[in-house]
Amino acid sequence: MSTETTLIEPFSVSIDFAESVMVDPDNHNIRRASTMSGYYADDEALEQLIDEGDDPLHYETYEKHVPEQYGHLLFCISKIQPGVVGEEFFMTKGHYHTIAHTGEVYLCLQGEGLMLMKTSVGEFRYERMRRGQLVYVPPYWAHRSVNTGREPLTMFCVWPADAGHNYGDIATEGFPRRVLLRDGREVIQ
Ligand SMILES: O=P(O)(O)OC[C@H]1O[C@H](O)[C@H](O)[C@@H](O)[C@@H]1O
Ligand SMILES: [Fe+2]
Repeated sequence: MSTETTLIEPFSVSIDFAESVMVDPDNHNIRRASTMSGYYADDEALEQLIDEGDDPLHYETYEKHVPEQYGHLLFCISKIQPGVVGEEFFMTKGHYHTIAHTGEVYLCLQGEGLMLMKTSVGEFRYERMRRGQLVYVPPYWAHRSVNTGREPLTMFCVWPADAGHNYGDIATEGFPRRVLLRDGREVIQ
């Protein structure tokens, strides 16, 4: 592991709380429904959403560039659209960090949802997110956010800049539990 940490100039960023967006990001990453192939239980429902909805926006992130090195911090605004695929609420793919012993902080700015967390040996936990709630994701826990509300779920996230993303077993095994809308109610199954 390199421990070189580049000296850069301080800077500041505006966040528009009304719109829950970063005003002048370096990266605006968009994930459309088609990038979620294989992540939901109901593949057919996802295909239908892609075809009928013209591959709609699923979630997006706004980031500033900082060196991806030990000592620096990456941060972003992450915004997940409301909706369901079949009966499963819209969610992120979820990831471990490549450097597994790194954590992350998520502060919910808007909407409501759940942060699902699991370890590589199958432990599972979740925390609720609503405006003003901060979730601490400790090192070693994979994390996936789920929008269980009717408006976008928006979060501000901070994590070590050298941590990296590891989708590992999530692409094949998913998380131990899924979050569903059944008879108008949230079910964690
Ligand atoms: O990469 P995913 O698991 O799909 O999650 C999407 C994004 O969610 C959050 O905003 C994290 O801070 C990002 O690091 C991550 O890329
Ligand atoms: Fe992360």
